[in-house]
Amino acid sequence: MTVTDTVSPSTETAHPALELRGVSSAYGETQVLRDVSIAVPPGSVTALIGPNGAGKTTSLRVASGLVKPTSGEVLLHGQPVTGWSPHRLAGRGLCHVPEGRGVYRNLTVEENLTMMSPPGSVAEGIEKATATFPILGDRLKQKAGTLSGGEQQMLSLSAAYLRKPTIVLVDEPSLGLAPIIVDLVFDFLKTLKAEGIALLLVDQYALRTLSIADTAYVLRRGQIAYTGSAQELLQGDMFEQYIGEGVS
Ligand SMILES: Nc1ncnc2c1ncn2[C@@H]1O[C@H](COP(=O)(O)OP(=O)(O)OP(=O)(O)O)[C@@H](O)[C@H]1O
Repeated sequence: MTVTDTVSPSTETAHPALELRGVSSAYGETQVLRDVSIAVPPGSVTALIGPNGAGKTTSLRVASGLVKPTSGEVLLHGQPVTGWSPHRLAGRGLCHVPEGRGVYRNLTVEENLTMMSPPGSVAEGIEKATATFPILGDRLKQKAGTLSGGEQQMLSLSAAYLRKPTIVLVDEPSLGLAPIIVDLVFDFLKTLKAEGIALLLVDQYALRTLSIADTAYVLRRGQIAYTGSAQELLQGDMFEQYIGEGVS
């Protein structure tokens, strides 16, 4: 089969927006993922939960082309894209919002938003981002590195809107943020879902993440321990078994 950069609308809906199929991955000699399979249905939220070091970030990095799997496949809307560069995947509608604020610190807010906007729709992009996060409108001429953590996260998340993706990978968007900003971040994620964008979400707040998710995966030591409904995982026994007590 010839792999092209275009897919028909029927292909877009018939397959998962994103799929990791039997993916294994390593950093040098250290095996991190073992036979991981994750499917993100179009227009829905998929939660990836698990303890520190389980391999959640690595799974997202494999999906966005930053880490090459040692075996297994990555598919975007049913198309094999294993080994594609992050840039090429971005051009096909995949947006990765990495942990730790994916912004250019030495560029202004306006310049960051300009880079996130497709050519020809910069003004529209800036308007959309500032309508969603009004504080960014007051900071347009400020270097991104001088923003507060919450403001940087808002700027970083704006990419998920402006690049017009079909699938967004979001890694720990609430890390280090004040509760009121965490509320804003989750509201924004719900807006993305309402607009029909598929999300693969990793966040420290397991309960909150599951509450906006349709499907959930639990990763433990690089292997999938649970695949199923997010709502089922919220039930007492299941939650204790897979996630643990005292988790927020
Ligand atoms: N660049 C790297 N080089 C070597 N080992 C790495 C690298 N990045 C991550 N690891 C290791 O791979 C394992 C999985 O890390 P990963 O960041 O994917 O897990 P995680 O579930 O996202 O954890 P956390 O919640 O702590 O970010 C960990 O043992 C980590 O130390």
